[in-house]
Amino acid sequence: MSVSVLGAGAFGTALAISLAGKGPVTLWARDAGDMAERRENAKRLPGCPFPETLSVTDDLEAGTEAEIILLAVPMQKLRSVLEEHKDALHGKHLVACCKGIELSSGVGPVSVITQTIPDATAAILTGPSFAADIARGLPTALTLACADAEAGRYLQAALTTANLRLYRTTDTIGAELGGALKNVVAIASGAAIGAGLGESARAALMTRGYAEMQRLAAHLKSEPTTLAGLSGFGDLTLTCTSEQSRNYRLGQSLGQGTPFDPTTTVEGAATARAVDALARDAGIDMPITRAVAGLLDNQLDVAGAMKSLLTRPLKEE
Ligand SMILES: NC(=O)C1=CN([C@@H]2O[C@H](COP(=O)(O)OP(=O)(O)OC[C@H]3O[C@@H](n4cnc5c(N)ncnc54)[C@H](O)[C@@H]3O)[C@@H](O)[C@H]2O)C=CC1
Ligand SMILES: O=C(CO)COP(=O)(O)O
Repeated sequence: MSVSVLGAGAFGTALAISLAGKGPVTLWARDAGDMAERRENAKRLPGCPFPETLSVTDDLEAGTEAEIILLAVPMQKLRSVLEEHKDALHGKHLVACCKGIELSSGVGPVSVITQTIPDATAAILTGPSFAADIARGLPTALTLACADAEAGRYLQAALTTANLRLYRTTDTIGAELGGALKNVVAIASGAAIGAGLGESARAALMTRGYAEMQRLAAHLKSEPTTLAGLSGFGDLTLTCTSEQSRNYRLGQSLGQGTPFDPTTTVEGAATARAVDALARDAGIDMPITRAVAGLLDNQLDVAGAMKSLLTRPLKEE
């Protein structure tokens, strides 16, 4: 079994470092030169040296020779990357490592893979993990979701490392939704803390955010247990409570009214807009997602967003 990682951001680099502990791994990057020379991704993951078994390349042929290819590019770039490199990716095991819902289509990464490369085996690796933790070999547990149960077992064994323990499921929709939606709730949580609304408000947002996640997951017929696992509840907990999260930090800066670097990868921003549109179309009540989309589009400030949530008709839990 051979593995390569396509996309050398923080997460792709961290996964490549972790997997290189088991055997040779190729990391494909558009700008491999500096990393190959320094043996470190100084821009995205500084302080994490590459093991000898990790090779970095910008040669697409070398980067796509492997049987298993991890796709670690941002969600909104996934379709164009797959379209561009379609010929090299046919028939492979393609594992999405991104979190989000595509703005243009309203679907998640596994569907984007199956739509663009139908003869590939599509899977997703998702759950609570910061790239730096994985790269440093700290203990981490993630969900590997693949609709093909046999392929899922194969990928689970291939991608588990000494410190990275994978659980598997065939519920790709549930796994995609957990990873995508928790980022939206993390923006809301960061905004509440940033605006000084307190930790009780954050707990309320996390819990009611989770209720929204469950409603959409039920509508899309995913298994309720998936959302209760690492890819849903697990990642929601991590992302809503840590300043290591970029989604949480974007929320904080919205709450504080301070600037935020627009070049940062913050998956929850596009996902909030995509899911708000999806929920409106499907008639699903997702008020926190709507409030986050309103905040991001400057239609609401944090006080207005909170008011929109608190003044809704009282209901059963
Ligand atoms: N950083 C983290 O701790 C974690 C990130 N993720 C997910 O991983 C995904 C990627 O995030 P990060 O690696 O953190 O982002 P990042 O901002 O560190 O890196 C994104 C990378 O994608 C590359 N890229 C963008 N467009 C490309 C294209 N057309 N062709 C080739 N490469 C392209 C960029 O050059 C950059 O290296 C996101 O969906 C994120 O939610 C998941 C778990 C943890
Ligand atoms: O997905 C993550 C943790 O599981 C990383 O979170 P951010 O993308 O918000 O940094």
